[in-house]
Parts: sequence; C-alpha cells; structure tokens
Amino acid sequence: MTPGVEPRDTAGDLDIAVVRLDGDLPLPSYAHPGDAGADLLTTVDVTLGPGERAMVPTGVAIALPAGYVALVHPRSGLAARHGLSIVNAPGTVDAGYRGEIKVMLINHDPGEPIELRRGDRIAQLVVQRVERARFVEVGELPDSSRGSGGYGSTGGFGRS
Ligand SMILES: O=c1ccn([C@H]2C[C@H](O)[C@@H](COP(=O)(O)OP(=O)(O)OP(=O)(O)O)O2)c(=O)[nH]1
Ligand SMILES: [Mg+2]
Repeated sequence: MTPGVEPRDTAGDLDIAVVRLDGDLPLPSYAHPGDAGADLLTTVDVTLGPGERAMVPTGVAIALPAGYVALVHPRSGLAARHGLSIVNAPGTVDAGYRGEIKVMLINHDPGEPIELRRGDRIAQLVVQRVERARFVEVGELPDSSRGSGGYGSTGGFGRS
C-alpha cells in the first residue's frame, strides 16, 4: 500500500474465527478504515456507580492464530466524557483462550453513574503480533546507557 493512503475498507487483513455467544449483536468491527481497534459491545444493561467496577460480557469468543494477542483497550471518548475505563487496561486475550471476552469496566467519575445498555460500544480490541520469549538465565546483564535508573531518573515534566 502507498504510504499515507488510507486502506479502502474497514475489514482487517487477518481472518479470526469468532463465535457469537449471545443472540444477534454485531461482530466486533472497525469504525473507520485504518482503525487499530475493533469495537466490542456489552450484551447486558449495567449501571456503574461512581468508583464502581463490573466484569461485562461482550458475547464473543475468538480463536487467535498462534503468535497473536488481542488487547482490550478503553475507548477514549467514553473515558473523556464519562470517566469510563478498564481496570486492567489493556486486558490480554491469549491466543489459546476460547472463552467469552469480558471487559472489566470501571467508572472513575467521582459523582455520576454511567448507564450502559445492551449493544453499547464499551471497549476496543487491538489484535497484534506478539513475541514469546525464552528466558535465558545469565549471571550478569550487559551494560546499557540507562542502567538501573528508572521511576523518574531523567527528571519530571522537563520544565526549566
Ligand atoms: O480483559 C480481559 C482480560 C483477560 N480475558 C480473558 C482472556 C485471557 O486469555 C484470560 C486470562 O487473562 P489473564 O492472563 O490476563 O488473567 P490471569 O489473572 O493471569 O488469569 P489466568 O490465570 O487464567 O491466566 O482471560 C478477557 O476476556 N478480558
Ligand atoms: Mg494469565
């Protein structure tokens, strides 16, 4: 594909087997060509009070090919407007997992409840290739510029 040119349609390039577990709700789908996340829907009505969380079913189970992972990400619009996020963001769906994909939603708003209705788009699924590592024990690690510095070792906001 030519760099900078949008793909033509909203389908992906990788076939992933999906089973619908709950009626006729639509399959996960990308809202726009080029989107990284396919929207996941809730199959249930649920109200989350301020600070409350819930494990919400999406009505789909998938079989990812070996070497892939699906990550369950929050939707930024719902986060910005309502404070809706995901407790374990991003959730990890392993290639071998055949159960229903669930989303652990949390209402971060301090005062307002969030009312979700069956069929609402609650999260997005990002499918990626993933490496599986071999953890090779050694006595000592090679030097690096960062070394063991972390947790703010380079400074804060960068204000002068
Ligand atoms: O947001 C999520 C996260 C996980 N899962 C499913 C798919 C995943 O393959 C499985 C296990 O997830 P994870 O490894 O994150 O949880 P765990 O607490 O380590 O459970 P386990 O001991 O089953 O691995 O749960 C979801 O449906 N949604
Ligand atoms: Mg695990």
